[in-house]
Amino acid sequence: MAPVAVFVGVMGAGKTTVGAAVAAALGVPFADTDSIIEERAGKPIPEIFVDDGEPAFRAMERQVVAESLETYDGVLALGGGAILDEGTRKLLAGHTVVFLSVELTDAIKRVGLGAGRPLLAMNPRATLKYLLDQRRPLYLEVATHSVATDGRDEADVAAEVLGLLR
Ligand SMILES: Nc1ncnc2c1ncn2[C@@H]1O[C@H](COP(=O)(O)OP(=O)(O)OP(=O)(O)O)[C@@H](O)[C@H]1O
Ligand SMILES: O=C(O)C1=C[C@@H](O)[C@@H](O)[C@H](O)C1
Ligand SMILES: [Mg+2]
Repeated sequence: MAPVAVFVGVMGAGKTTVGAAVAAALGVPFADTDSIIEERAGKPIPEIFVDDGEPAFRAMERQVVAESLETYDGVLALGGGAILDEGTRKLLAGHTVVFLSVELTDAIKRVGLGAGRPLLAMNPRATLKYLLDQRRPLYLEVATHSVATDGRDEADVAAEVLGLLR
């Protein structure tokens, strides 16, 4: 068993909205590793970052990704920073991984002031620029498909992904 598709990309790329739309069109379930981690930890992600720290969060994330890749056959969205962890990147080998890319202008519009996104708590614009530059090569490393989302609506992006998966 393996996910039909795994979505990666920075915060605001559309992993949750496009992933859910693709799952609905395919008639399969959708899951988001961020939500699984929150359920398991019994608290929201910003609280995990504050209480336990980012390294503990990344380890939990790696564990949830490993289990989901083995047991889940719907569409799976990963957290925006999951690909920072080398172990998580290795787990993705052999899976269908869709990188939704977005550049700074559109990413900022979508995440606004970064509510609920602990890494954007201070100076969202500069932080997001840093994250995009740091992560672009890592998303490309794990991706089997890349879809640019700038200036496009969610339905349009979902339609392109469905075409790639066919
Ligand atoms: N192609 C798009 N065009 C315009 N708005 C979009 C597009 N994709 C997503 N959005 C909007 O941007 C916001 C963020 O999208 P979404 O939550 O799906 O991103 P994400 O990649 O899951 O982010 P995170 O990593 O923070 O969970 C939502 O309000 C969503 O409606
Ligand atoms: O980009 C990131 O590093 C993160 C993105 C979110 O999906 C969450 O996984 C968390 O807020 C960290
Ligand atoms: Mg999301």
